Amino acid sequence: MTDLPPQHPALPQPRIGVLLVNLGTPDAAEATAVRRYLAEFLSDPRVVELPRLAWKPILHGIILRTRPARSAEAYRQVWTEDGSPLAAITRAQATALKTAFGPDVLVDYAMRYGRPAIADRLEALKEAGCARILVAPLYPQYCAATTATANDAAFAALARMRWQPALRTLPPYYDDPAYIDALARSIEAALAALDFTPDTLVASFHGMPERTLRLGDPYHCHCRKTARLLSEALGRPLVTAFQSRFGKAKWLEPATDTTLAALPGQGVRRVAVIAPGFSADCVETLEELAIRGRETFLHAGGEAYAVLPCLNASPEGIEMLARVIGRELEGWVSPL
Ligand SMILES: C=CC1=C(C)c2cc3[nH]c(cc4nc(cc5[nH]c(cc1n2)c(C)c5CCC(=O)O)C(CCC(=O)O)=C4C)c(C)c3C=C
Ligand SMILES: [Fe+2]
Ligand SMILES: [Fe+2]
Repeated sequence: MTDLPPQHPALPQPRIGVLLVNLGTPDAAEATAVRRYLAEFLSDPRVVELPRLAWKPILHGIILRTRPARSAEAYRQVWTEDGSPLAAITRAQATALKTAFGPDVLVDYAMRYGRPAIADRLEALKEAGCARILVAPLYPQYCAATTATANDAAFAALARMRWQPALRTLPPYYDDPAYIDALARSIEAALAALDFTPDTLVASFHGMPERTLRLGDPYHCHCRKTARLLSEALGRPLVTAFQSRFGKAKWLEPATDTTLAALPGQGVRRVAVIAPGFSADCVETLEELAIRGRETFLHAGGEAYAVLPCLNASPEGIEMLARVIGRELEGWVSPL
């Protein structure tokens, strides 16, 4: 006699899943939703690497009391009919990739903070029969505060499963010719559509505390290499800067806002800004760069200013994602 149940559960037909992951965004452009989102985001020890005992009182006593209202105002200025731009664009990327990969590959998306949660979508892919899943954090440049924490969340979800799918993660693609080429083509097309000729092109990447560079995070080097390769592909110089400073510590320099304020004094009157580190337009590009950056530049004496779109779900962007993701599926499906 055996204790086994008389019948094992039916084995599903194994399938392949791709889970696109981006940072996350509030559910609504109002202070309560923004507070919920920021509380989750800024409690992540991968993002704020201070001892919890020191950080918790600052986060709960100061930041979550003051920042949500200010950030909600920024989100209100960029909110769309489909909700937050980051969520809408990530959804559109997943839809476009479904077409690119065909019926053998299920494509879904999740957010590291907020919804749809990584654990929920991994569970859904597993339920749909995916025995092999590629988790694809959509950050071209590796950073512990973005790539690693997205992967951590996926690994933690698998740690709770009795029957795990096999998991792969997308490596950073900051120097991949497919990425550099897609950026160059998209930027050239956007420049040609402008009603002015910029004197200078500014490449703005999201900033990080400078300390993380000394601790060995490759993020700064990845951003610099992307900028160098992109400058070579475009055949013109780029001014590289880092935006979105947060907190009191020293961040990577030069800062985008001080760079934009200084350029007119150096004789630069017409500027175009690109944000190659963002795979989707979001509050950081649409509000911080396109609204506040414009004010800073024009106030300092600049005459013409434009922020070019991120790769988003453009044909160049989707073709690039299909290539870098498709390559990681090799051995699971025949190369595309
Ligand atoms: C692309 C890479 C990103 C890195 C690196 C990064 C690091 C980082 N960010 C903060 C604090 C904030 N970031 C915020 C928004 C935000 N950040 C990224 C990307 C990176 N962040 C994106 C794509 C977005 C946009 C989200 C959206 O909903 O559109 C915010 C929220 C907005 C605000 O209140 O200003 C904060 C806060 C830290 C502290 C950090 C590294 C330590
Ligand atoms: Fe950020
Ligand atoms: Fe910002």
